[in-house]
Amino acid sequence: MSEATTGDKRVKRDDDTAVALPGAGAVDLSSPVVLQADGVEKVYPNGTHALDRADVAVRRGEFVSLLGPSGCGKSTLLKMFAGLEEPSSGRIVRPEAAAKGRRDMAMVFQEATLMPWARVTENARLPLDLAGVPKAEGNARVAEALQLVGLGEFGRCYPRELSGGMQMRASIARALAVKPNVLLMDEPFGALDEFTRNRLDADLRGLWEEQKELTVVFVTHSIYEAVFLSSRVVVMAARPGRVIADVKIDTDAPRDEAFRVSTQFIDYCRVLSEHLVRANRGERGVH
Ligand SMILES: Nc1ncnc2c1ncn2[C@@H]1O[C@H](COP(=O)(O)OP(=O)(O)OP(=O)(O)O)[C@@H](O)[C@H]1O
Repeated sequence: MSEATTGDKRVKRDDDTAVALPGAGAVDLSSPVVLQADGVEKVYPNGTHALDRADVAVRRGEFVSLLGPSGCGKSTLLKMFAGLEEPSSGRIVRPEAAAKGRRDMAMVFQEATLMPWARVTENARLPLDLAGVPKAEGNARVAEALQLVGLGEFGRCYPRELSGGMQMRASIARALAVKPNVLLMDEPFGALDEFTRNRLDADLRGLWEEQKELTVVFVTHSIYEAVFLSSRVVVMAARPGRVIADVKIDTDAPRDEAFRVSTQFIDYCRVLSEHLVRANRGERGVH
């Protein structure tokens, strides 16, 4: 058994699936951990201290946002979860992936990154073709994923024929077609106008609610977006990048337009905002 110190809290840890988190009481402890950053530090070769001893655990079926200002290490942490970056010290654990011998993860970036010369269906089928999924099965999966993101009628279009929001939907369909257990999203709607972004947030939340076991880790700068989407928000601060708070968005309220203007929504925004302000003043967050 080891012991971790997080702020003024001490959290006992007795196996790989236990969590050491600021505010660990906010986590639904009944689901297994699918991703865990355990004392993870990242110093890039140029000396930038991107992340300082981060302890973050994500459980199956959670929608967790990584929220914080530019440069606080959100993308770095997400990339380490994806296996695209290695920690300088500490470790990333993916207990389910380790048990199955494969990582059922997909990543969505800020840019839709579609091949301009290929139709939407061909774009969405690419990872399946690369994985050797038989054509008929691949086509069926792509059709289902396009339906899920509301692009059922647009499979034959080229990316240039789609709006920015529709391109992002196509990018999400490409990720969903691989049937990931874990969806990693790096500010996917950051480049979109506010109306489109709100609509895609609502659709993404609906999609996550339908896919009972889907785990989402979502990077954002936006307090509003984090509160609207998430079951839990990991708040981060910069210089060096670090986790300062972990806040469960504990409400049964439907995530709809009424929620966006509810007292509960505004209260959660205030809580997150206070954590960020305190961190900027150099104080520790309250978990
Ligand atoms: N490959 C790299 N080499 C050197 N420094 C890097 C590299 N990638 C990121 N950084 C630096 O690490 C710090 C954290 O970057 P990261 O992109 O993880 O932050 P972020 O919170 O996602 O920021 P943003 O919201 O602006 O994308 C920043 O200071 C950034 O300049």
